[in-house]
Amino acid sequence: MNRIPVLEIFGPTIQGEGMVVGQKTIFVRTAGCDYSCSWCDSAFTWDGSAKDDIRQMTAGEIWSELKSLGGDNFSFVTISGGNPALLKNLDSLIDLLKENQINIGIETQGSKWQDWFLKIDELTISPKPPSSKMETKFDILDSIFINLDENQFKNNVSLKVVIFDEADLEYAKMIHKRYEGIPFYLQVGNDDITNANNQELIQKLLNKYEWLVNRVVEDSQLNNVKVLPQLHALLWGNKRGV
Ligand SMILES: C[S@@+](CC[C@H](N)C(=O)[O-])C[C@H]1O[C@@H](n2cnc3c(N)ncnc32)[C@H](O)[C@@H]1O
Ligand SMILES: Nc1nc2[nH]cc(C(=O)O)c2c(=O)[nH]1
Ligand code: SF4
Ligand SMILES: [Mg+2]
Repeated sequence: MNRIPVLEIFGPTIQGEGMVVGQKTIFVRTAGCDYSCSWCDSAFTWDGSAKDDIRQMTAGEIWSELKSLGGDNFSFVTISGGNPALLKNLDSLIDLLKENQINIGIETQGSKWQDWFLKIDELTISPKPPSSKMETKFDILDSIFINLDENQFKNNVSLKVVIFDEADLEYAKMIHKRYEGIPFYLQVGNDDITNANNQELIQKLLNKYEWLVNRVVEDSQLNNVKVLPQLHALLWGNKRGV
């Protein structure tokens, strides 16, 4: 049986992050991650706390749920997680979405390659900086960009690094230099992922955004980059499923 572990399907909403920011989309969030980032805002996908909510779904069942949620009001699906790149059989869903003229975005950290990456319209690779406490496997990250290159990947790929502190900025500069020419995004880190007071959280995130913009504008190694907040956090705070 070809089943995909799904934790949530939500939307239509807007893509709040990175190169497709503002795009109307539905999200499919898969369960399971090979990382355990210290500040993960979706830790329920891998820490066991939502294990009873995981549904083993076929591509057809996922498509039915997308249609019942979105009707004719969507043409873009973003697959995030957890790490969707752990799932070789995700290509069943990708093929079905393509048959239905849906554009596809993927969020992954660059710790694993899948051949179906080549079918993705908007591929976001988000290597993890030191504050995450994760170790980047550069042999794998290098091979992902080599594979895309060797297959004349014609769709959009970008790098997105979440920034919490100066050490993360140094890491981001190193990544930007190593993968020169790949569109590069810096994203504000949310270090208050349980705060339910939206006004307080939003003010904090805006202050962090201003700090990050100021650090980037004064740095000659960060000229051709884009700096973004998590737009969904500014709209809806830490709420899940938006
Ligand atoms: C939850 S992850 C799932 C996809 C994949 N595992 C990854 O990390 O790219 C989606 C995006 O949210 C970002 N993210 C997670 N926690 C965050 C936080 N506390 N603040 C800002 N961005 C965060 C990740 O870096 C990633 O770019
Ligand atoms: N609106 C919205 N945009 C997002 N972009 C990336 C998300 C994620 O958790 O992967 C996300 C999310 O959870 N919601
Ligand atoms: S790689 Fe992504 S989903 Fe996995 S722990 Fe890190 S931020 Fe969370
Ligand atoms: Mg998120």
